[in-house]
Amino acid sequence: MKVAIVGASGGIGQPLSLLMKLDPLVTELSLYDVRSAPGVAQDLSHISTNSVCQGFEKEEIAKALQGAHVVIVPAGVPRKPGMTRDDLFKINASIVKGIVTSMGQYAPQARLLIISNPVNSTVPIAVETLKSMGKLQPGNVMGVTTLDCVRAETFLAEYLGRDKSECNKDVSVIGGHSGNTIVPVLLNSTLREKLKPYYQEFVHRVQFGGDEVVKAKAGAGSATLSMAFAGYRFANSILRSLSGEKVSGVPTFVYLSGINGGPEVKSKLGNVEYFSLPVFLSNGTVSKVDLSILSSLSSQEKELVKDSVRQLASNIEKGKKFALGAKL
Ligand SMILES: NC(=O)c1ccc[n+]([C@@H]2O[C@H](COP(=O)([O-])OP(=O)(O)OC[C@H]3O[C@@H](n4cnc5c(N)ncnc54)[C@H](O)[C@@H]3O)[C@@H](O)[C@H]2O)c1
Ligand SMILES: O=C(O)C[C@H](O)C(=O)O
Repeated sequence: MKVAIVGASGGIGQPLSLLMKLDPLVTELSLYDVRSAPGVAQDLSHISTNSVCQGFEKEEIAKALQGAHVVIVPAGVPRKPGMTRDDLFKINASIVKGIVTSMGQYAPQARLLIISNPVNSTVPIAVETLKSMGKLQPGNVMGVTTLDCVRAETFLAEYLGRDKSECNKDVSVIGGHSGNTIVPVLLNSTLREKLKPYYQEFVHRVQFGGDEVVKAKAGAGSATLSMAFAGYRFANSILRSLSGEKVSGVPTFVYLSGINGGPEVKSKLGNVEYFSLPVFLSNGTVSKVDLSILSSLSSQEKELVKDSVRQLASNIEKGKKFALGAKL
């Protein structure tokens, strides 16, 4: 399978490209960036895994994207201390719109995995851009929220002294990808009791884990290595699904109304158009959103969901308006 990474020379792009080069499901790895991608690709091409790796830059995006099954987008600027993800909108909205327009032209069939922030707005930008080109397949557009899951698993394991590799069965994360829009959900009621003394702290760390990294990097960017791990984990789910495996339970930020919106979503989440929920994948595409997680929320989690839905509405609207031509 051909995987293209757009923004491949960056802090996330390089380690993510390395992990994709190691994945036996990838036969062709295509790296694009406005700068330096041919060098990164040359370096990776000496690794003795069977995939072919090529790099493209500047005006070569068509060659990079053509025939891609999966396009992963970590292009754009990262935060500095004191900034919110929404502060990145001014620069990243145009970058994402440009890349998605190229994708609509050269790889409209590809699964699009968006890492660029603010995810709560960049995914609506991608959906509206493809819609306006007549190229939208709603299940193909996915915002990557896996880092929130990875953090929730890590922090939960640390609070409870459990095995980190087992914690993906204990916790999931739904909602959006910024501050209070991020909602960790415990999947096992006995864990709720055990976590009680640390619950507020746990929720805060999951919601603001990105800020911990931005602060520690002190102006040198945001999470890159943990994001590359998370991006790889999510992309690998898509590749496994594309190769015929049944994959489900993987959360991603999607265009609900385009997939299985309708009365059940409305009764549980109101009118919110986008939300991260565990999904069912079929042939690498979101075939259905799994709403069952919303039926067993604790009262605290229900409150967190209400807050998330409230805040997401303006992030989504901002992305939609921009895609439809509003000035920045
Ligand atoms: N979804 C998440 O969980 C998550 C996690 C971490 C970071 N991020 C976001 O990912 C983005 C990238 O972060 P980073 O640390 O890798 O930044 P970075 O600055 O290190 O890398 C970004 C790369 O994008 C490239 N780029 C810029 N415009 C481009 C374009 N039009 N086409 C192709 N490439 C382009 C740059 O040249 C650079 O190499 C940021 O917006 C950041 O906020 C998201
Ligand atoms: O915090 C950021 O700006 C980057 C990313 O969204 C994260 O969660 O680490």
